Amino acid sequence: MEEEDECPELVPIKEKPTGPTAQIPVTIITGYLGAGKTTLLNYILTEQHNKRIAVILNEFGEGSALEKSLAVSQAGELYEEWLELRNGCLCCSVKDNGLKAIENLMEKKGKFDYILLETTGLADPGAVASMFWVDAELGSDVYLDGIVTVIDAKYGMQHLTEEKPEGLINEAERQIALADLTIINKTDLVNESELVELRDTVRVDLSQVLDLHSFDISDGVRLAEKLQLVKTHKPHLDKSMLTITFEVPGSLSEDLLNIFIQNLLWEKTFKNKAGLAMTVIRLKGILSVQQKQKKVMLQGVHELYELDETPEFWADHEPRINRLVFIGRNLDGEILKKEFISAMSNKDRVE
Ligand SMILES: Nc1nc2c(ncn2[C@@H]2O[C@H](COP(=O)(O)OP(=O)(O)OP(=O)(O)O)[C@@H](O)[C@H]2O)c(=O)[nH]1
Ligand SMILES: [Zn+2]
Repeated sequence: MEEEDECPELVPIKEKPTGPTAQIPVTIITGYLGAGKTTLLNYILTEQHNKRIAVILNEFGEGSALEKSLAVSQAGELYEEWLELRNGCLCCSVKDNGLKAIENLMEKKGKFDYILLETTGLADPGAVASMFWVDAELGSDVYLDGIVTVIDAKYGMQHLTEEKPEGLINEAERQIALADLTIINKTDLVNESELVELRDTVRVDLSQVLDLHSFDISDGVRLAEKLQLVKTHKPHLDKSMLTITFEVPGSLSEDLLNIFIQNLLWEKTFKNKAGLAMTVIRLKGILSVQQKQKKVMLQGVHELYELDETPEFWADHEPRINRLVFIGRNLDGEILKKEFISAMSNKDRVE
């Protein structure tokens, strides 16, 4: 993770060109960890058969290879191309490489009708947005069409009200404040009154920037005004949030796997070296479960998790392996890996 000291200066945007030389719209899809961004992406991709849509994922931490395989296995071959923008802080990384990478992609693959950019769950979309802005001045092929924020109906409130250490922004709040459109997802997991409460809270949040909409001239100007709000550039990466990834060869029984996950997410029995309980906010994995011919995908958000068989078979001579990503607090990769390996136990291990 990088320190961020050089962030883009804001410059006014030019008018959007129209006609044959029209730029390609980019929609930023943001939202907290596990809110449902990828689910929304997949939905759009399956619904929009007649458009060429490029998808860009901003990866958080080192989990990129895994993220990639997870997303591919969800969406099959729908994705036009993959582009990895490594680094948790888009503000510092994408500014320099992001647009170049998009332009290279277009050179290689021809023009797209649309670009969807999924940010990490901890991204400040203002920083991502300003990247397109700076480049508009330089005459880029792409322009920012809007920011869509996905909100987790079950955990959104918790994310919004979380007290952050002095000086740090609340990512969930920033994501909502900067949204052109908010989508409350996972409404199946809450009751009507919880939904109403969340909806009201989100509205209050949006109203803090509502006056900006009133002097609309173009989207660009509105965005300019919005970005003024985020210009004061506080350190926005919460350093207590850690990403751990590891791989362990072999297969494990479904029962032992469930016990491991429940100890981690429900019982919180795993502690770091300082004796603090590990708290996982987001958990993903591609796993090798005994007696299963297909790869199993693990998805966890706070204490909810699911294990689903993917359509992908383990090939004949493919080594069986488990790949996991954990995002949360007080995490210790060494200890987690050790716990996972011991959960497999010798007799359950297949090399
Ligand atoms: N019950 C329920 N679960 C959902 C819904 N939408 C998504 N999920 C689940 O929520 C989990 C996270 O979904 P993703 O789409 O991967 O979330 P994301 O925001 O892309 O996650 P990150 O990129 O890791 O921050 C998955 O297990 C989904 O199946 C929904 O409407 N209802
Ligand atoms: Zn995602």
